[in-house]
Amino acid sequence: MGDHLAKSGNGTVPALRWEEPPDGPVLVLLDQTRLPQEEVELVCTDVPVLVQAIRSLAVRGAPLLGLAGAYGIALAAARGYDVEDAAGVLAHARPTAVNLEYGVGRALAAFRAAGPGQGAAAALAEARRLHAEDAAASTAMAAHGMQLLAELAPGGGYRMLTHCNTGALVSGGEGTALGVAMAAHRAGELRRLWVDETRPLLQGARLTAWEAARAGMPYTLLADNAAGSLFTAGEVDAVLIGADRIAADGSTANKVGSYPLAVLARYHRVPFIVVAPTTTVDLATVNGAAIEVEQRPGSEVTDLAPSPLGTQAYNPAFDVTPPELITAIVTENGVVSPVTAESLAAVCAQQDTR
Ligand SMILES: CSC[C@@H](O)[C@@H](O)C(=O)COP(=O)(O)O
Repeated sequence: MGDHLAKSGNGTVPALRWEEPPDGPVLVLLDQTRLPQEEVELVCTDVPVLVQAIRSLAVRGAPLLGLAGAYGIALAAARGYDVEDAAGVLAHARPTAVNLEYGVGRALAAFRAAGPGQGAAAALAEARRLHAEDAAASTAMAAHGMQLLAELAPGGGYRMLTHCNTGALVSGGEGTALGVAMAAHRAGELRRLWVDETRPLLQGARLTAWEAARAGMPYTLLADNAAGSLFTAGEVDAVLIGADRIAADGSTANKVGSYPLAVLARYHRVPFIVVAPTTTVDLATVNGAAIEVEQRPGSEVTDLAPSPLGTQAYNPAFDVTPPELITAIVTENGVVSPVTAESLAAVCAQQDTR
């Protein structure tokens, strides 16, 4: 992938953008594997480079994977690939985030529906539409999330605990859970953002801390296993996380380590809030047991320390939190609480209720 790297200029690069230089269209990604040390762009000139970027987590996080999938179809079409083949590979580059197959599906449907010679333009237009919708969803989720926090933790000055990375790096807008924290920060209502480091790939320590620092948020990093003592000390008003796939019953797959936080939150009577667009809800998956959890190479765990040669590691990328541990799911259409199959289906069927 080294051939495709290009240094960014001023640090204001978006997580993903489409460009059309004279030698053909490209999808430009901010390489998240290199943050926070370096802001380096990864220029995807073809589908295999994009697939590898998805697998290596250079581009990651559910909503952004949706955009990558949609633009990937546009890239495949513009570069003369077999679009149906490309769709199959892209949609399954990672299995858990439903947004990836959703984004691929949206652009593919537009490609198929277009007239002769119009497929590439139609796929690109659909990717851009999804991009704009995702930005709008971020704004709406932040507003709904702020309203919910005001109800659940009256008095403001929130101390929020978050896991993984759910900000502008994973979205066309300001993100999901971190988008709500950003809104609270702008309103002067964020007393403290507790950031789980999120082992083993450290999306919290590397990426959320990077975003929080750039935004001037009051944040503190903690080792994932320090969360218990934080709850015991009464330092958490709410836990806010994103989601990779929400099953029809509300079971929520998110970065591994989310479920233990939900258990802790319930024990300590702290709201546990999932913030996710309805594009992350998969009504075709009946419950949590039916969600495929990506298993990542053990080396991601053993190489951290590193462990003795030959050590085996258990490395699921996600875990699943059952609906009964989730206080609320915040979507762009409104808040689901209590979390039931009926209320989730209803919010997916409606428009923004603000
Ligand atoms: C809005 S992002 C929600 C999730 O996608 C996020 O919390 C997460 O688990 C991402 O996992 P990753 O493996 O880094 O792609």
